[in-house]
Amino acid sequence: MDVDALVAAVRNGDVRLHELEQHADADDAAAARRRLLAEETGAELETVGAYAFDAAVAEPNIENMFGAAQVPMGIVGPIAVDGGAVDGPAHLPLATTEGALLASVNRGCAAIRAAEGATARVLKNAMTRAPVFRVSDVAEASETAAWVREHVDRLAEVAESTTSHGELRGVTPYVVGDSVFFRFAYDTKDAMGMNMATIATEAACETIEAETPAELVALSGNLCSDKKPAAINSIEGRGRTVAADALIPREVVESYFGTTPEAIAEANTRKNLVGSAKAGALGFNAHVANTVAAAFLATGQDIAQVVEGSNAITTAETRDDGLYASLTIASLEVGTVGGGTKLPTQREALDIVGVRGGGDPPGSNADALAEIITTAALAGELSLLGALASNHLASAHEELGR
Ligand SMILES: CC(C)(COP(=O)([O-])OP(=O)([O-])OC[C@H]1O[C@@H](n2cnc3c(N)ncnc32)[C@H](O)[C@@H]1OP(=O)([O-])[O-])[C@@H](O)C(=O)NCCC(=O)NCCSC(=O)C[C@@](C)(O)CC(=O)[O-]
Ligand SMILES: NC(=O)C1=CN([C@@H]2O[C@H](COP(=O)(O)OP(=O)(O)OC[C@H]3O[C@@H](n4cnc5c(N)ncnc54)[C@H](OP(=O)(O)O)[C@@H]3O)[C@@H](O)[C@H]2O)C=CC1
Repeated sequence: MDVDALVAAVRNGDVRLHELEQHADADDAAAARRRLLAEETGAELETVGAYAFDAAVAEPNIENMFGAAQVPMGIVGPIAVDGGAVDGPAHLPLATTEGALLASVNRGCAAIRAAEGATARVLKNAMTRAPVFRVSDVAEASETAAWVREHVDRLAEVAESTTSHGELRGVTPYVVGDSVFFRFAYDTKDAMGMNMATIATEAACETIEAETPAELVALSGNLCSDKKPAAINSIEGRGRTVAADALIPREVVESYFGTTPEAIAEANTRKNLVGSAKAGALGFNAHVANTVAAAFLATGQDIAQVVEGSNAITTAETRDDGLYASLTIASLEVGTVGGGTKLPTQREALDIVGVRGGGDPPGSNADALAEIITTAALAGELSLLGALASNHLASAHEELGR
C-alpha cells in the first residue's frame, strides 16, 4: 500500500495504527502515522519526519514509529586517560539540550590534559537479573537457597547455553519470608546485556523450578535492580563499576577554574558529601547524571539506566600542593553491541570514540567506553565544583544556557 492507502485503511478501521509495517515499508508506515497524527492534533511534523536513516533499521528498537527525536550533539575532548582498556586521548560525543554542559565538561577535560591526564579502571563487571520465587514457608526458602548455592556450576551451564558471549559470574540468594530472590550476575562482554541476562536467567529458572519446590513468580523481582534507584546497585554494583582519578596542580586549578584546590575540596565535602548525606541521596556527586545521560543518548545506550549511572561518589582533597579528585560510578550500564548501538547515528558516535562493535578481547570495547564516560564525568565534576567554588554557576548559565 502507498501512504494514501495506509491512511485510508486506518481511517476505515481496516488496519490498526501499529500494524502499518505489515502492509508497507517502515518509512511509508511512519509517513502515514505522521499524516494521521498531524490531522488529528493539528501539529506540524516536518522536522520529526526529516530523519536521516532508513526506518527499517530501527524496527528492532521502536514500535509505532512516526519520526525521530533529534537532540543536538556536541563533542568534548581530547580526554587524556590512562585506562585498563583505553589509552587516551579520546573524544566523546554528548547529546543534550542543556546549554553550558558541554563547555563545562570540556573545561574539565582541558584541565585534566594540562595536569597530564587521568587514570581510570573498570573494577567490576556484572550485569544482574534477579527473579523472585514463591515457596510455602521459610524452611522451604532456606532449602531452595541452599540448593542454588550448591549448584551454581550447573546453573551456569544452563544459562550459558543460551549465549555464546555471556558468562555467569555468581548467584546470590535473598530470602524474605516465603519469597526467594536469586541475583544472577553475568559478564556480558561488549553488550550492556539486559536481554542476554534475562534470556539466560529464564533458562536457569526452569532448572530451579524442576529441582526445588520453588515456583517462579516473576523473572525480574526488583532486586536486580533495573531502572529504579536502589542501594543494592550502589553497594554491589551493576554493569560496570568504574573509577577515575586525577591530580591537578594548583596552577592548573587556578587558571582553568579561577579558584583554589582548598575551595574545591571544601565545596566537595560540604556539598557532595555532607549535603548528599543530609538529603538521603544515593549519589554523592554534583551532576554525574548530566554526562552519563548525554553520553548514553549519543552512543545508543538505554537512557533509562541513567538512574543507575548516577550512583556515584566524588571525592576531592588537597595533595602535593594540588587537587586530588576521584569519581567512582558503581553501576554504569554500557555496551558497544546490541540495543541502540546498532542505529546509524549512534554507530557514528561510537566510531568517534573508537569503540564500535565487539572488542578484542570481547568486553574490551565496553570497558573502554565505560572508562571514557567516567573520566568525562570526572571532568564535569571538577568544572562544576570549580564554578560553584568561584561563584560562577549562575553567570555561566545566564551566558550559555538561555
Ligand atoms: C561555562 C564555563 C565552562 C566557562 O568557564 P570559563 O573558565 O570562563 O571558560 P574559558 O572561556 O576560560 O575556557 C576554559 C575552557 O573551558 C572550555 N570551554 C569554554 N567555553 C566553551 C565552549 N563554548 N565550548 C566548548 N568548550 C568551552 C574549553 O575547554 C576552555 O579551554 P580551552 O580549550 O579554550 O583551552 C564555566 O563557567 C562552567 O563550567 N560553569 C559550570 C557550568 C556547569 O557545570 N553546568 C552543569 C550543569 S548544572 C546542573 O545541571 C546540575 C546542578 C548544578 O543543578 C547540580 C547541582 O546541584 O550541583
Ligand atoms: N529484556 C529485558 O528485560 C530488558 C531489555 N532491555 C533492552 O535490552 C537491550 C540490550 O540488551 P543486550 O543483551 O545488551 O543486547 P541485545 O539483545 O541486542 O544482544 C546483544 C547480543 O550481541 C551478541 N554479541 C555479539 N558480539 C558480542 C560481544 N562482543 N559481546 C557481547 N555480546 C555480543 C550476543 O549474542 P549471544 O548472546 O548469542 O552471544 C548478545 O546477546 C537494549 O535494547 C535494552 O533497551 C533493557 C532492559 C531490560
